[in-house]
Amino acid sequence: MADSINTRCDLMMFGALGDLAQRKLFPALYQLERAGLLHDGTRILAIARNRAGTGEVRRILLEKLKEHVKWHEFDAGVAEGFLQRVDYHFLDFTNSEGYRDLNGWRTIEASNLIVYMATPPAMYGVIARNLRSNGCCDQDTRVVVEKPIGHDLESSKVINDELGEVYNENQLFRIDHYLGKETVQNLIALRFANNLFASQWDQNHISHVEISVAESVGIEGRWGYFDKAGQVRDMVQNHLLQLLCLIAMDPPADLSADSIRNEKVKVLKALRRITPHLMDTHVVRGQYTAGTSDGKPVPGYLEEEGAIKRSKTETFVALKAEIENWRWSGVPFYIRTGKRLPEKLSQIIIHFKPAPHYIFDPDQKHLANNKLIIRLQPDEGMSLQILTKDQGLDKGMRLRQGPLELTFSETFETDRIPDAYERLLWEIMKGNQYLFVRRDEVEHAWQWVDQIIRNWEDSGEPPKRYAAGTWGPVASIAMITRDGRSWYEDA
Ligand SMILES: NC(=O)C1=CN([C@@H]2O[C@H](COP(=O)(O)OP(=O)(O)OC[C@H]3O[C@@H](n4cnc5c(N)ncnc54)[C@H](OP(=O)(O)O)[C@@H]3O)[C@@H](O)[C@H]2O)C=CC1
Ligand SMILES: O=C1O[C@H](COP(=O)(O)O)[C@@H](O)[C@H](O)[C@H]1O
Repeated sequence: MADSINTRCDLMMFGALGDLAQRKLFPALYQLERAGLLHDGTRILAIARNRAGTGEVRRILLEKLKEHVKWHEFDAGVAEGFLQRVDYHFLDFTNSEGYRDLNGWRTIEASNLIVYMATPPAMYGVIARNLRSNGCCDQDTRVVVEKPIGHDLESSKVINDELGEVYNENQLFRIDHYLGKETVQNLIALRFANNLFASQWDQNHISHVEISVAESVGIEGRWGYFDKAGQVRDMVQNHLLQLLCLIAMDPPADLSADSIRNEKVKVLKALRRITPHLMDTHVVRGQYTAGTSDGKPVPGYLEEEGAIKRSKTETFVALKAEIENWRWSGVPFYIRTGKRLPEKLSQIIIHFKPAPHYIFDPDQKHLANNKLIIRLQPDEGMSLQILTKDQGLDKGMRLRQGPLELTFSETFETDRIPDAYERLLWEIMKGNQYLFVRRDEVEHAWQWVDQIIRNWEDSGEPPKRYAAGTWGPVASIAMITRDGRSWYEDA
């Protein structure tokens, strides 16, 4: 059943003139307007510390919409109507008195209010306390916070405690934008709507799993943030582990937020800890040097704008994760993610075990395992590699591998795939938490990556170098080759 028009809600956007709000959130809200999904009465309060009036802020937002919405999806009339919903409030988030006027702006009760904190995480507790002390929210107000929740387990607990002092867990919508991607939600449909796969999804039938999230971009002017984070905190702690959970979790009893989250947490708890003696075989970290991107020369990480020359921050990581439970015992999950790789590509490859008894040409034995390739982005879809007889009288029983192909845009004739933030904002408006991350998920994920980061810090070893435009350090190829396997692109 298609979603119907949302119930009315008001939205306060803290950090409305920041990068995330301008690049992602307002364009997503515009798309909801374009799709007719915003309730007529819904109002948006942009909150920031730029001295400006509503008219000026609407003009800024219009320019940014033109910049960030695809030209063929931009409709001046829709944008105009959308911006009429927006008011502006000047506020330093630390100034408690400045919150008083917020109640005057609200047109409906606080239980239908959404507070979006598109701000540095250090502001979450401050904003929460100030909203409470000024009576701007109640026990039903929905509160949205961005990743990263903290820098490690300890700091994430501080942030979660601060939020927890004011809000209940069922009010908190912690964003991991990968969960808003249609193809990521499709993992649930793929696994639990197709019994064909459900019965094959374990160590009896799967030899190993690859998860690759590659980006061709570098740091994009975010060196200051990124250098304190690195690829493990920026991508593995959240997006990659969420993908791993969705692939590895047991079937949830239903689609409710807690049923799904409970299963994800079980996976995180079962991850084998990567102790110092496993670092050489289970972890490779890299940092890009000068190279090429899209055929053009690009600088290395240490030569990027704002860079400090001696940084040891990783821009690439490859990991061998193991899940210690009945379903996945002995099935490694090879994970890799990095900046300045040859292309933007996120995909998951399920490698099935070969048939128990092989009767074909021994020279072709290497072909004999099926693969399910799930393309998250771009070219969204999936392909099941199966073996067939090669056609022709002269071919005997020679085998060929070929795809059963499902490309979403072609098969379903979808004209556009919504951006992750469109889905997430829409779910927040409806009050559905299943695409948002619960506190214990965040903390178990930190616990697992903290140990890896601690091991690096203790060893003092620098990251391995790789040239921009390549698939990371050669050590990441060696990591998987040692197990007699290869990354899919290298096969
Ligand atoms: N940008 C992105 O692509 C992504 C961002 N995130 C997360 O989203 C959040 C927002 O990110 P981003 O937009 O890049 O961050 P910004 O650094 O651009 O900060 C957001 C806004 O918060 C404002 N702000 C900070 N402190 C105060 C204050 N005391 N009073 C009033 N305004 C204040 C900033 O104002 P000013 O400009 O005046 O400092 C800025 O406009 C962060 O938690 C980030 O980690 C997550 C994923 C991707
Ligand atoms: O959260 C983040 O994600 C982006 C990658 O997101 P995608 O949707 O473009 O795949 C990454 O570039 C950024 O460093 C990170 O903070």
